[in-house]
Amino acid sequence: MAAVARARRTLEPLFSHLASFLGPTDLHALAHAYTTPRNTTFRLNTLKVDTATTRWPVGDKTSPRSEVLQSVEAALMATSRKPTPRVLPCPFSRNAFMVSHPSIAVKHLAGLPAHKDGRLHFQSWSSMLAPLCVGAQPGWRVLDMCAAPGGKTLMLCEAMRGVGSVVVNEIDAARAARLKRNIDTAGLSDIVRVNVGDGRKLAPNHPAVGGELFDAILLDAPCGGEGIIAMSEPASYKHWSLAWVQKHARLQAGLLAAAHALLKPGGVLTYSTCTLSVEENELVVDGFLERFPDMSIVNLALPLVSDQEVAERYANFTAGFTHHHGQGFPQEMAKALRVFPNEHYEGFFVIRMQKRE
Ligand SMILES: C[S@@+](CC[C@H](N)C(=O)[O-])C[C@H]1O[C@@H](n2cnc3c(N)ncnc32)[C@H](O)[C@@H]1O
Repeated sequence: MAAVARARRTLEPLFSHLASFLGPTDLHALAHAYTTPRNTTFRLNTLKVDTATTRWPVGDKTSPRSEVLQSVEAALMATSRKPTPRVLPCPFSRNAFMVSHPSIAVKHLAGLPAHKDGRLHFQSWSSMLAPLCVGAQPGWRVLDMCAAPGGKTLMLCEAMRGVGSVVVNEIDAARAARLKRNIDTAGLSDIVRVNVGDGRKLAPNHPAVGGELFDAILLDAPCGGEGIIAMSEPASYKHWSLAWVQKHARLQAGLLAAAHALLKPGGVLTYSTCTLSVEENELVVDGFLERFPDMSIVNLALPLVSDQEVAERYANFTAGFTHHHGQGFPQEMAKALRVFPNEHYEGFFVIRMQKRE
């Protein structure tokens, strides 16, 4: 409780800002999320592990999927924690999992052979949502516009079954070098081309694009990061201010405009952030749709709620807002997904749009 109160005091300007659309209960839950460690989550690389045949719980002891999960379970057993932490399934992907106890960090499992050889990737569940929502298909030409360190790029390539072409872009040279290493390690350098530069400068005639437009673009935008604040890491919140939010909103608008010019007619553009402010989410999208009337909001490619049992696991998922501060947005904005941060999820926003044929 003291930690929650301290978070509210330290982040008072942020909480006042968010109070324009979050009620007292949500604000309290948010402060709690900022002070609570998140469980370690991971996913299997479907290009390296055949996950098609087995279902949870791990019944078939001989499947490659079971082999990786059993190696995780053995490592958890070796931590001697009581009760022994377990591997839990993810409600929206059968290839994603969570360790049941938050005291188990990535460092406890990073030595696993399956991690070293790229069969298993540690990644937050929220971050997995965006590439799944793109709906990339084998043979597509895809752009990942702000890509480092590349967790989402790898998932796009997996969705494409390694067939097609992917251009990834990143402005920060050091982060781009890490992105390139991750692509090389995953054995995907044949289909992925890395460009280092400002995404706003990408245009159809840019050498990295070569005049060929894209079937799908993922803009996982630089943002204010309100969904990934951790009080234990002051770097995650020390820059926050209203000016910081507005600066990101301008950058996001510029990136979206560049993405529009790079998209084929009929192509899909997925926009995501790990922040909560409407200014960087619905408002940016609303401004984009007004500027480019040939774009419309479409369903996310990931069917998230298939039955009641699953629906109950998504208490922290809501639809995009259709109005804010008296301003109405298109009704289709409700097709966006907002993820509220908690001990399992980072805060996240994702929406998918399509260009008219
Ligand atoms: C949210 S992170 C991307 C995370 C990445 N999609 C992943 O899943 O690993 C946003 C990235 O955008 C980069 N960035 C910031 N401004 C940019 C710009 N103008 N053009 C391209 N990339 C930019 C940042 O350096 C950062 O790596």
